[in-house]
Amino acid sequence: MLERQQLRRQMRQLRRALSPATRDEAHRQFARLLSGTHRLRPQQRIAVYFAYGHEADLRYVIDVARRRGCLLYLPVITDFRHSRMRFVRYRTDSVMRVNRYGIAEPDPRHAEVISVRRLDLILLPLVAFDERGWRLGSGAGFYDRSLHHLREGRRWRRPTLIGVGYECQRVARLQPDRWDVPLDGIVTERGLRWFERHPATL
Ligand SMILES: Nc1nc2c(c(=O)[nH]1)N(C=O)[C@@H](CNc1ccc(C(=O)N[C@@H](CCC(=O)O)C(=O)O)cc1)CN2
Ligand SMILES: Nc1ncnc2c1ncn2[C@@H]1O[C@H](COP(=O)(O)OP(=O)(O)OP(=O)(O)O)[C@@H](O)[C@H]1O
Repeated sequence: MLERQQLRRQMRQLRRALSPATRDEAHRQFARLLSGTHRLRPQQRIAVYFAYGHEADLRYVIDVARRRGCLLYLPVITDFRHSRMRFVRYRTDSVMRVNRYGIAEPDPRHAEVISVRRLDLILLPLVAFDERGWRLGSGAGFYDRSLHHLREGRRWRRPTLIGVGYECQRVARLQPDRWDVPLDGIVTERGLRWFERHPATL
């Protein structure tokens, strides 16, 4: 646990050290790489996020997804104390509010709240990731909690989970916790890499 905290701090530091130009080029690269997967098709339901701090930024991905007619969703904190979030439809004219981290989110009282299983693709921010598709996130467990139920029962078909981060956030091996949900893929400025969904990990 302490190790995870330390690693999180270290990886955030590495991320912060990237130059604005490197960062921007990486953000454009995410859009190019994801465009090439045929995942950004009309009517696909895709959960994105608004970059917080120095998180890998999806602005160009959001631009492409919009142009292609994808339906976009953003995470919205619904219960801060218990680290609960839901995914809410996001349009250019959405009524927005700001959560306690200062991240803009669509107001769930004015927009469609969708269940995780109806999403086709979720793009998740990474603090660190390993060769097998395990991830370290913000540390509050919001994504883990909202995706945990996918591990119950048979393998899920939807949604596909793709982590987004910079190459410098790669580590050799993360020790997954009981509640961690393995990623289907990871996109960095170097490329998009897919993982097998290994039965033993589900
Ligand atoms: N862009 C984005 N939106 C998101 C998430 C996310 O990880 N990224 N979330 C998914 O979880 C939820 C917000 N979760 C968060 C959980 C913890 C911290 C946090 O601990 N921040 C610290 C330190 C940050 C730092 O070191 O830079 C802080 O604000 O003090 C922030 C957001 C919902 N929206
Ligand atoms: N499904 C769950 N059930 C119970 N507790 C959970 C669950 N998921 C996460 N947690 C709790 O949340 C805390 C943070 O989890 P973890 O360190 O895996 O977060 P993370 O993956 O970095 O964050 P996130 O999922 O928000 O990106 C853990 O200490 C754990 O107590």
